[in-house]
Amino acid sequence: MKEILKVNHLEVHHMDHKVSTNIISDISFSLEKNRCLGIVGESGSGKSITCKAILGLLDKDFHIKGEVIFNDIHLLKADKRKIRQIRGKEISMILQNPMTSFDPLYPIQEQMTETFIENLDISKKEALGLSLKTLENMNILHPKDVLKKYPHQLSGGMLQRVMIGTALTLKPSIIIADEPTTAVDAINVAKVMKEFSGIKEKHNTSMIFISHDLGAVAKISDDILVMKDGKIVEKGETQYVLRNPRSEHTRYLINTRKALMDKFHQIVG
Ligand SMILES: Nc1ncnc2c1ncn2[C@@H]1O[C@H](COP(=O)(O)OP(=O)(O)OP(=O)(O)O)[C@@H](O)[C@H]1O
Repeated sequence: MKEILKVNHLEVHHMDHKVSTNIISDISFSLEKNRCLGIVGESGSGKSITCKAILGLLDKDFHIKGEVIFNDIHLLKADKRKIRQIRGKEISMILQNPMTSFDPLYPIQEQMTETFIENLDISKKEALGLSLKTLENMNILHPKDVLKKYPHQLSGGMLQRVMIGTALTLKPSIIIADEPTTAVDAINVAKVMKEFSGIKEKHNTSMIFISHDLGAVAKISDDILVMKDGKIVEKGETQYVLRNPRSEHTRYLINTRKALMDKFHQIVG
């Protein structure tokens, strides 16, 4: 199968007043075309930093070593303009908190049309039509009204679905979703997760899905990477790894999840 993204020996150090702290140690993995790679690990294990390093989103206090290759382009060596182009159109990132991804001062419509005009080189009228179509495709009710709303007038779940829809309309080769249900209320988590499952089935998109929730990663990913303390402790096909965990930490995550579910079933009855 063809690799669309390859990460070789990635290392990240954080520099603070000449004191260097190792955050990511020598990690290597690849994302196959049209597959979903789940990255799971506890808080602080280095999931977000890994993805931000790949996309050149870390500030200059972070020193990055290694290779990141997307479609034969060395991302860590590419110039800023090229990286920005790739980030907009080729690799879309869906962040933990959609509220911080939207500008509170502008209605959704303006933010969506601006994104489409910038990345798809289309007219304002076309961008407006595409914004409406995007919300319709996401089965969002009253899309015309939603477009006129400001971010604070929509729920976290709704904003996250707007963000997923916007990312999909750009038809990126890769979507990176970093804990996309963190700011979503419980009722909407299932809806947002359904959208992510749909991406795999309906779109020609490869995906990296980051979560501390092994259950969510198990549901959605084809391949899995388990992280602990900035290192990969296990990787492989999700179903295989979950049935035959080799690393003690993977076993710990599976058992913790199982204990949580048992407790839940005990309470619910
Ligand atoms: N801006 C920063 N400056 C210094 N260290 C940082 C910074 N951001 C993250 N770190 C450190 O890098 C390590 C990895 O953090 P990271 O955010 O990647 O973890 P994570 O697995 O994504 O956790 P979470 O699920 O909580 O987002 C942590 O030890 C964290 O303290």
